Amino acid sequence: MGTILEIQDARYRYPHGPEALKGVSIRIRQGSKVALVGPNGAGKSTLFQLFNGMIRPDSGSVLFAGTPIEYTAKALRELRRSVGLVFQNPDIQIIAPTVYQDVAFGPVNLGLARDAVDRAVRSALSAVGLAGYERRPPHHLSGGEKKRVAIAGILAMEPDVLVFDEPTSSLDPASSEEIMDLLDELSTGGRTIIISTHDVELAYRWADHVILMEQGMVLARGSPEEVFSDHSLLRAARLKPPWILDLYHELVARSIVEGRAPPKSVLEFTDRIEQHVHGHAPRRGEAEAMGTVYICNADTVSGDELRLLFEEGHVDHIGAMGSRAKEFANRELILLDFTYGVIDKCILKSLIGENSLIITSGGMIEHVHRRISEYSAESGRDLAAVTVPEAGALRPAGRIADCD
Ligand SMILES: Nc1ncnc2c1ncn2[C@@H]1O[C@H](COP(=O)(O)OP(=O)(O)OP(=O)(O)O)[C@@H](O)[C@H]1O
Repeated sequence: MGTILEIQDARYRYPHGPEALKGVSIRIRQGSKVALVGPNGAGKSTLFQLFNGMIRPDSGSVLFAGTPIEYTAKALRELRRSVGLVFQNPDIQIIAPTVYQDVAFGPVNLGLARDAVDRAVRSALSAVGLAGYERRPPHHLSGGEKKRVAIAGILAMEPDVLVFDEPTSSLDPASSEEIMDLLDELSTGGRTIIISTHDVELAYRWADHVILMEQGMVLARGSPEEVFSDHSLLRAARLKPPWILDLYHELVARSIVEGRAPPKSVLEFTDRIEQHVHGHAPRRGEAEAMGTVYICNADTVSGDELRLLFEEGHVDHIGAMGSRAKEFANRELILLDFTYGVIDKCILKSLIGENSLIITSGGMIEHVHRRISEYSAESGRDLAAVTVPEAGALRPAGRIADCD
């Protein structure tokens, strides 16, 4: 994939303020998930404002799709169709008297017809879990709800690049996970997603590229494993390593796990420990008593079909990925066990012989199958992923083999 956004040696000083960017150069690949981390005042929000031309560097350049940004009103309007920026503080972004009008602001300004505006607003509100809030005044909403309104306002314009300044700040843990799931969904759909965050755990497991900033400069960039393994850099940036890496380095130091590439997730970590305990990776056919991951399409399955599945005792855990799936579960009063990191959590359950159901939709169905077959190939285990409802797809309940 090519470079979608590029900053070349940008410097920026606020009027009567500090030099917030001191020669920053970065490249963002199209379709990537990038986390910008760094302490307070590092320059993250300032850098974000360069991305959609809200501020202009004193020197250096900003390129979108290989072309330097022009700072005319027309060119900036075009740019902001492609690069949507969600501010850290939603109060800056929310301007209209009702949620509907606020989210409609962008599409109306793009000149969309009334029907198209309506579709864009409803789909964006449903994506952030705010369907039904259309008539509410945004200023009477909670901080987290306002944040979702601000995100919906950007989603409604369907930009290629979405830039989120601290997307999970002021959200409770469940809402944070839902927003991260939404970002994953957008990324699976091909968008480029850039976030800033102080949450190293989130950045480590979510991002495929991390940029570490401090005092208006880029200190490091690379994979999350590379950037977060450098303790002295993290100390310089007043950040702590993610707990999973901390634990991994301790276990390597005591020769409890092998010091190969650090694990990204609980699933990878437990596999590594298991390999160490057994002295080898599990061989195909050895892994008895594995559970099945059932996958269903929220757009075509009915609540009754799923209830039958539950009544027959096929499913021990239920997860939903993506906004349409969560809406479906909500509508059908299906209680969800997993709403984020769903695939890994279901694989972990399979490994202890329990069955899970993943409710999802669209391109995510293919994504789930791919991830599970990749895991099967990498781990040497025959993990079953079955789309339901499908004739003969369900195996009898209580089928787990006896173990010696
Ligand atoms: N509007 C402004 N006027 C003057 N100085 C500003 C302004 N906005 C930010 N700054 C200064 O620019 C520097 C970089 O700030 P910025 O908000 O980009 O950092 P940040 O990494 O986003 O921080 P945080 O994590 O706290 O949000 C800081 O020294 C800050 O005080």
